[in-house]
Amino acid sequence: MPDAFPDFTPVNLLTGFLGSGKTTLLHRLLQDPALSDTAVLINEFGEVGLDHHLLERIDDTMVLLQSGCVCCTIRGELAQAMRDLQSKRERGIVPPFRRLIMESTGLADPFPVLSTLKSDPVLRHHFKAANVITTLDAVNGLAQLETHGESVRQAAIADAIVLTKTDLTDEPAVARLMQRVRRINPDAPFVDAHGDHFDIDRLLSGASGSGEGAPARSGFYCEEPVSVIGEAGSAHQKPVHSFVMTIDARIDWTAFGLWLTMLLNRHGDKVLRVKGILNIEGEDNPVAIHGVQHLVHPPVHMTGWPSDDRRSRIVFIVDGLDADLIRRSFSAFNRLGLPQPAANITETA
Ligand SMILES: Nc1nc2c(ncn2[C@@H]2O[C@H](COP(=O)(O)OP(=O)(O)OP(=O)(O)O)[C@@H](O)[C@H]2O)c(=O)[nH]1
Repeated sequence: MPDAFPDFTPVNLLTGFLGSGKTTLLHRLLQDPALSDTAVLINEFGEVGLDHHLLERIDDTMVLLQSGCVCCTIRGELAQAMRDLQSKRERGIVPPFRRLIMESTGLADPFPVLSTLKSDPVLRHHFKAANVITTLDAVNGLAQLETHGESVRQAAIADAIVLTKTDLTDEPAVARLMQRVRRINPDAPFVDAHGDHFDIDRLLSGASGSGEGAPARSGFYCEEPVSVIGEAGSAHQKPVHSFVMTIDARIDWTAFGLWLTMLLNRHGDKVLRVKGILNIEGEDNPVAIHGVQHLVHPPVHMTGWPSDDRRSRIVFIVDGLDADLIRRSFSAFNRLGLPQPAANITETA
């Protein structure tokens, strides 16, 4: 017989900087039969949310919050989404769930999210903060910690730090990253996403950090980022914004791949994140693309279109880079004899 449902549903916050592997980790966690009754709440920065499509699991216990970041602009919306989920669960409209995993945007400050959970008069009777899991990109993580205060706070609050992309770099680089993190978070265990001892239960339940059954450290002691506010990177003030490029006609993969690689080679320091689903010439199903700064990840063939919308949609999150530059560079490919269809660009807040 399955265990009884807990009185307080544990909420794991899954955080980590842009492109550090949150959705990839979430996907992996959701494959585990032990997490089959897990509700998921995803918050994305920018108008067009893609993560729920990229996860390829859509059901009533998966909620997508868009436009803004969970830590500030949509805090009310977050509380409302959780109350809705709770109310639907009580009325039997969504399947009972034993755990909630909340994936925040890569730009979220995790502290206010946790305090929302504790202070909301309804939520605090039904949910409790469990481990905060932070993904840290072994390729880009060190630079992100130096330049982005959000990244520092995400590492500081972690109960467990999952080192991602260790397969793309060497041991000394990973060791340097871990050493840097120890200055802001002295005791959160590191978990190598590619290591042999990847224990999902330990990751989520806090058995590794605070002891079995003990409340997660982050939920109780770190409501305000006081201790990390003076860290390098917190003074970072450049305008980070996102825009969406939409392309109606089908895309030539070779030309597109070349364009994206060249773009990230040239401007990767300012392109914090690019991700999209593409309608490629000669392919029935969409292809997902991911770039993080100078790094272009291999494209992924999805198993189907998430909706009737067959347009290619590419979300850019940039730091001080003009959307017009992307538009010009894209159309310049036409002039080079590498035909690309016309692209519309919608800027978001
Ligand atoms: N080689 C390698 N690639 C990884 C690893 N983890 C994630 N990736 C790739 O990195 C890219 C970004 O991963 P996501 O899981 O979408 O990252 P994210 O943190 O959810 O991104 P945002 O939500 O946009 O902030 C994808 O192409 C992943 O396949 C890893 O451990 N190794």
